This record gives sequence, C-alpha cells and structure tokens, in this order.
Amino acid sequence: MPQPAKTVRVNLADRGYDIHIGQGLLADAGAFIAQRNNTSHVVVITDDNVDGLHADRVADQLVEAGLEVNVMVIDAGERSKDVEVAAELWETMLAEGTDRKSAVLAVGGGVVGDLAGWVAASYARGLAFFQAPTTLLAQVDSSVGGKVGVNLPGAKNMVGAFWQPHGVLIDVDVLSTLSDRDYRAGLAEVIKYGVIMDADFFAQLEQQADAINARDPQTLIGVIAHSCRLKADVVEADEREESGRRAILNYGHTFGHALEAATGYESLLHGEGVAIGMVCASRLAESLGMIDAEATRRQTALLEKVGLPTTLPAEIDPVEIESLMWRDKKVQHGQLRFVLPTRIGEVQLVDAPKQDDVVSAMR
Ligand SMILES: NC(=O)c1ccc[n+]([C@@H]2O[C@H](COP(=O)([O-])OP(=O)(O)OC[C@H]3O[C@@H](n4cnc5c(N)ncnc54)[C@H](O)[C@@H]3O)[C@@H](O)[C@H]2O)c1
Ligand SMILES: O=C(O)C(=O)C[C@@H](O)[C@H](O)[C@H](O)COP(=O)(O)O
Ligand SMILES: [Zn+2]
Repeated sequence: MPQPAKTVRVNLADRGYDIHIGQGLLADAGAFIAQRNNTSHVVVITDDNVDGLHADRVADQLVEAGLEVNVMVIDAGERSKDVEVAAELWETMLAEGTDRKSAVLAVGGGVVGDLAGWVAASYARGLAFFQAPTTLLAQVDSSVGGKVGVNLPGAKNMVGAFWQPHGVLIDVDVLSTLSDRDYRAGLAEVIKYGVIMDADFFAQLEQQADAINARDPQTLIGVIAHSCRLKADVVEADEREESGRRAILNYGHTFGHALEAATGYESLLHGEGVAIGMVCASRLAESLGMIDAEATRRQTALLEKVGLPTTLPAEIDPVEIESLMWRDKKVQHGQLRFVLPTRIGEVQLVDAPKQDDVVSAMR
C-alpha cells in the first residue's frame, strides 16, 4: 500500500490529527479512516466534477475496505457553499440513516471541504470528519485548521464553525486533472504563507516558480508539506482566532472576500481574490509607511509569474468594495482591521486605516 512521503502533525490536544501527503494515497483511504475512527458508515461528499474523476474511486475503495458508503454530490462551484445546499445534505443524510457514529469524508476542493465540514459539525451535533482535498488550494490551506462554513450573499464564510478533521489525506496525483486556472488559484495561498511568516519560503518559491508551474510532483509534495506545517503552527498557537495570531492567515482576504461577494461568488475564484487582495494590502502598507515598494514589487512579480491577477477587474468600483469590507469577521468595535506586511516574511494587524487610503490601494 502507498506510504505518505511526508506527514504533518497538527498538535491540538485531543483534537490533534495527521496530514498524510504523497502519491497514490487515495487508494488506501479506507485504512486511513479506520486507523482514526471506528465508524462503519461513511458519507462521502463531493461535487459533480470530482465525482467521476476521483470520488467514485475513493467510494469503491471504502466499500472494499468493508465500510457502508453513501456518496452525495453537490454542484461544483462557490455558489454551493450555501445554507440551502447544507439543508439538502442534512435531509439526504437523515434519509440514508446517518447516525452519530457515521463519519463524513469530503472529497473535493475548498467548497466541498468547507460545506461538508460544516454539515459534519452540525448534523446530530457533530460527526467525525475527514478531508481528502483534491485542489491545490484545499491541499495547502482549506483542509487544515478546521474553519468550516457557508457564505451569505453579502458576506463570505459568515455562518460556520471550527470543526477539526480527524485526518487529512493529500494525494498529489489528483492535481493532474485540475484546470490551470484552479491550480493557479491555490498558489495564491502558498505565496501568502511566504509573505506572512517565511521569507526563505518566499525566496524558494521565486526560485522554483518554473517547477511549480510544471506541477512537478516532488516539488509539489515539498511545497504542500511546508505550507501545511506553516498553517499548522499558526492554528496550534490560536485555534479559534482569539489571540490575533490566526488572523495573519487572512492576509489579502479583507480585499479578496469583498471582491468575491461583489462579483456574486461567480467570476472571481477565491485564490484570485486573495492574489489581488495581497497586492492591495501591500500597497496600503506602503501608503502607511510600513514597507517599501520593493516588497510589493516582489509579491506582484511572483503572483504574475504563476499566472495570477494582481489588479481589480475594470468593472469593479473600489468604493463599493470598501463598503463590503465592513462585513469582514475581523471587524471589531466598529473598526476595520487589516493584516499588513512589515517586510516579506512578517505581517501585523492594523486597525482603522483611513478610508481614502484603503480605496486608493485598490486603484
Ligand atoms: N476553510 C479554510 O480554511 C479555507 C481556506 C482557504 C479557502 N477556503 C475556501 O475554499 C474555497 C475555494 O476552494 P477551491 O479553490 O478548492 O475551489 P473549489 O472547491 O470550487 O474547486 C475548484 C474547481 O476545481 C474542481 N476540482 C476540484 N478538484 C479537482 C480535480 N482534482 N480535478 C479537476 N477538477 C477539480 C471543482 O469541481 C471546482 O470546479 C472557497 O470557498 C474558500 O473560501 C477555505
Ligand atoms: O484558516 C484560516 O484562518 C484562514 O484565514 C485561511 C484563509 O485562507 C481562508 O480563506 C479562510 O476560510 C478565511 O476565513 P475567514 O474567517 O476570513 O472567513
Ligand atoms: Zn483563503
């Protein structure tokens, strides 16, 4: 049976778990679950792209491993991260006899993982949850750390929970079927880690950009494992975003989430919003005298080298984006809070910058 090339442990007392990273790992998903939970029934939640590509194979393997399996398929895309879709899943789970000893396995990207995780957290007051992320974004970010939930029309991820998985199984082979656009979107979150907490990693990404663009499996295993380790360090320090440490993972997201909401969760991918948002945040930091222009230039150059957008779509009004930012979950005591860089490798939280500066950073 395939062995993980790397294992990252997320140390969270009784909620700690392993992230296995390697090639061909989905062929042994049944054993991965059985070693961590004594369930006999697994609800596999996936989307209609991933179902035929990967999830049906995973479900077959779980059946071979002796588990009872129900596969539930949602429409692909951000609009499925919605309370009505969650309600349909709850009803189907009930009809299929899901009980408190059942487990939920998300096989898909961040949309499937966030939605399935919230369904797992809420059904019968909480079921065991596993992640088999199939996009780069989900492998480096959304499958780790336990933020689960759905969007409201005007506010991204506004309804949800912290619900840690029992384990995360990352098979880099599945990335071969991912579109270029979705692959690049994941690289935005990878580059984010370099900017917020690891200057050496950022420099490594600059060096490895060609191998990353070519999806070289060994390079990817290293990049994914390092990204998961960095995120795990932050989550271990501040699991529920209480001390402020975890908020650094939100770099670029105050702008990015507002852009996603403004475009109806359709035209802009999450990673694309984050890429544009990081450049805006860096320019805002420049205008506040926190960093020099060179730090923004390096971020912009790397994002563009991997094919990501770095400017607002022409039809978007920065003033409207600023007004949507007031629904951000980092807003406290009526003040906007931004994660802004002080150099490549370090960020800090900044409260209440002037509205004009925020709008100018987007122009
Ligand atoms: N919970 C967190 O900590 C966290 C972190 C980052 C992002 N997110 C959320 O993640 C979501 C974005 O995730 P995403 O970028 O994975 O988007 P996604 O889940 O919509 O997946 C992108 C597209 O790729 C398809 N796909 C998935 N795997 C595939 C594969 N192996 N081959 C071919 N096609 C495949 C999907 O069907 C979809 O069309 C957003 O909702 C964002 O808010 C959550
Ligand atoms: O895990 C976190 O914490 C993050 O902020 C990671 C982000 O990349 C991710 O997009 C997350 O879903 C944003 O969370 P939110 O609390 O701003 O909704
Ligand atoms: Zn994100």
